[in-house]
Amino acid sequence: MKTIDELLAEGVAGKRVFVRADLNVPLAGDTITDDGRIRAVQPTIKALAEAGARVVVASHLGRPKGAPDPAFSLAPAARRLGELLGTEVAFATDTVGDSAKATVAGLADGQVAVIENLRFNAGETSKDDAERGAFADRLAELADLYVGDGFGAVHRKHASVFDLPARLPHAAGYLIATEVGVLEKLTSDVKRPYVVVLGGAKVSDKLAVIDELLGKADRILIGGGMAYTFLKAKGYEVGISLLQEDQIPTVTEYMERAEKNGVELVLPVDILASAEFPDLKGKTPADYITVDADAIPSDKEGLDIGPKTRELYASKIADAETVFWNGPLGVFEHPDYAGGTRAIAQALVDSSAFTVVGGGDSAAAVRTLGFDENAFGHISTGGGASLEYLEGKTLPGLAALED
Ligand SMILES: Nc1ncnc2c1ncn2[C@@H]1O[C@H](COP(=O)(O)OP(=O)(O)O)[C@@H](O)[C@H]1O
Ligand SMILES: O=C(OP(=O)(O)O)[C@H](O)COP(=O)(O)O
Repeated sequence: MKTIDELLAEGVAGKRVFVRADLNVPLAGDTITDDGRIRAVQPTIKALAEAGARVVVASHLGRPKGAPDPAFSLAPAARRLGELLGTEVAFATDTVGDSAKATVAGLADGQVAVIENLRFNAGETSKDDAERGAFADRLAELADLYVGDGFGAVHRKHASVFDLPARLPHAAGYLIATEVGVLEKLTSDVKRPYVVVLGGAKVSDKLAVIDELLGKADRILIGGGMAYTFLKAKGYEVGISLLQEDQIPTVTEYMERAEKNGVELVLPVDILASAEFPDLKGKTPADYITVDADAIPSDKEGLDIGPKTRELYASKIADAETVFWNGPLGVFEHPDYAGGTRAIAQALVDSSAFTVVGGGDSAAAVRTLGFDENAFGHISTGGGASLEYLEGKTLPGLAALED
């Protein structure tokens, strides 16, 4: 894989360089609640601009449905990028249309532009190679060189991640190099006990990862939205909690295999449950009850792990040598459901293990709950990406950067 330093040494002055970043930041309206992903790609953008490149930054944000949707505009991220760089950052209101072409054509050497959300175009995420390729062709018209630095999206076989680098001379940015360097350590010489904590809301993506982790981890602690498919598989009532019904046979097999392989697969023993999803804007106090995991009322949903589970999970982390954590344990965006996530973050900080936290929301949670980033071994910008890397999978966005 060519590094950005090699690309810089070859000379980028006057060249249009497409930087595929992951600026998928959490937003409340148009306010960015955590800018970690924008800060993480700074070194690459800065180095290219300082070397006289015309930098075209592209990213997805959220999961719009292949058409423009103002709720998912990258405009706030572009503004924040400008503040961080301390320079003006141009913004194109489309991705490959007239605005993008004019904005890129208007860049002087050393200037930076952000183009609108890649996922406003159906070709970006299409499963059809030709449709993705056609969109990649249009993206390729905007640039001379490609730098992949959106680590959080390297597990996606999307046009800007996978097809575009095949069309342009390419290199890996500083963020990807750092992320891969740290995660490599977790695949080659992992120190045991190796504990993996899994939570979050992208349940179907993450359940698949457990298959591989059952052969690698010593303990897997389950929380967040993914816990309820396991609890349901044990025959418990889960009310209106997040549930991946079609995955019940799979997780049943996971539980059996864990038992056979001597892997501790640990499930919540108590839950904070409510009849309604909390008010994340006004943050009005939530109305919830604490129940044992086998006693969730049928009209309620689980929104955080309870106090007994927090203690149990902390004890399972205390003697670990390595901990990988992806996915908040509850709806941490509301203070009444942040306790489980806070307890796990604290357990990582208190342990002497090498700790890696991965995922856009997990990293945001750690910072917004007031933890010092330096108290963790590594905070990865990618959740799904880091999990799939640890699984040993070939990630499309990394494979595409190979020479
Ligand atoms: N029990 C739950 N029910 C619904 N959503 C949950 C639950 N627990 C956590 N979440 C949500 O999961 C989201 C983060 O999930 P995900 O995107 O998978 O994590 P990451 O970005 O760290 O990989 C958060 O917005 C959080 O509110
Ligand atoms: O937020 C992201 O992943 P993550 O939640 O697994 O960290 C990335 O930006 C990828 O987004 P996607 O899961 O909508 O493809």
